[in-house]
Amino acid sequence: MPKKKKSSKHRTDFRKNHQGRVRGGDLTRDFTGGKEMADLSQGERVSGKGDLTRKRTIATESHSDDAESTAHLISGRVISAHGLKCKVMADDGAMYECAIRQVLKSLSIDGRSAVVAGDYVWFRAETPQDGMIQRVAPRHGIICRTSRGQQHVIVANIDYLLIIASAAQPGLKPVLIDRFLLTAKQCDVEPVIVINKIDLVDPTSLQSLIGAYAALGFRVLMTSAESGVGVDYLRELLHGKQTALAGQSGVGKSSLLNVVQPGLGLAIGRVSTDNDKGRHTTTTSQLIPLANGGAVFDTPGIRQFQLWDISAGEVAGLMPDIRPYVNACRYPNCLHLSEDDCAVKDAVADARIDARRYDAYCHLLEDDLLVED
Ligand SMILES: Nc1nc2c(ncn2[C@@H]2O[C@H](COP(=O)(O)OP(=O)(O)OP(=O)(O)O)[C@@H](O)[C@H]2O)c(=O)[nH]1
Ligand SMILES: [Zn+2]
Repeated sequence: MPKKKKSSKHRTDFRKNHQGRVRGGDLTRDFTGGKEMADLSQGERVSGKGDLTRKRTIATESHSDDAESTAHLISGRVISAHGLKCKVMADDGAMYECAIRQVLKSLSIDGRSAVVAGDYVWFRAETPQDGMIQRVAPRHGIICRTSRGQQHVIVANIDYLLIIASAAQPGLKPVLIDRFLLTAKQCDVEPVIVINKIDLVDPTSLQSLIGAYAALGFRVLMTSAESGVGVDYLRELLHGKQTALAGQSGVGKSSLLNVVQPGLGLAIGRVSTDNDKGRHTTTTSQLIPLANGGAVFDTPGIRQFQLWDISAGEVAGLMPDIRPYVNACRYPNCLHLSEDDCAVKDAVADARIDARRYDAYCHLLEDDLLVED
């Protein structure tokens, strides 16, 4: 039996970590007037052209100062941020190269996270193509990783992490799905698993794997960009949501988006027949506004997510089926691999934990986390 008290401590720890992360990236003050940005925003959901469904500052008489300070600014969304330069898509779809106002820069940790992809910003246009970012709106749904001890927000304001895998060419690799699931859990963003290229296999061969994920409460879709299976459902799911795409090269991310939104015309790569790998056809970040509302973020930083901010000791706690057992192990720092009196291994032995999931757990640890540098 899990000991409830300890597991709630784990939850607290997780929340603490998560909040630290949010705080670290949340530079959301109004640097024009010194007030919290959130106070200045008269929240209104707008669905404009290029529908990025977002909050926007509305000028009102009672907020005349605010109206004055934002009236001359353009609102938009950051598509990519490289150093201190950002590519921003204004609400009308126009693209700008923007620099970041000095006071925003000085608040970031060595200039890295003042403005990130996905941020809603207000900027001053200096030429028809260039601007200066003045404000950043409060963030939610942050996907981040840590590299050499530094936290790095990859994209902000995300509702779903869409984890795309392919049934064949390249073959299905559950360990990659598991890795993204942990990331989603840790970042507190809802994952959706998509298994594409279903036309290349007998779908019944995937039933037990899909059943195992579905039993854990994950949403799993089978799709084919080729035959159109599952595409209507996917389109409906993405409607009105902010989605980040994840998945290795060649699984069909661009192909799927092209059928979700006909006319998009994203470049499609070929999967090399030698090694069954894609070729990273998409190499720059893109924000794809969806015709019926919502948007998809396709950024190489997430697609090729290799480094992640998860230590070996945290993995079991992030896997919902393994988590209930971890506190019953004899050693508090048990990794559930070769230790004695391990409640996780006991649960695997009598099938309370699915053996394939335990296998996935071992792979995650051994392939990624316990590798010596
Ligand atoms: N049979 C089949 N082939 C597909 C399907 N979806 C994509 N493909 C093919 O898979 C190859 C790679 O597709 P892409 O859409 O470029 O894959 P991607 O995931 O965007 O790749 P990167 O941009 O490299 O990350 C192309 O040859 C597509 O035609 C599908 O559902 N079924
Ligand atoms: Zn154990």
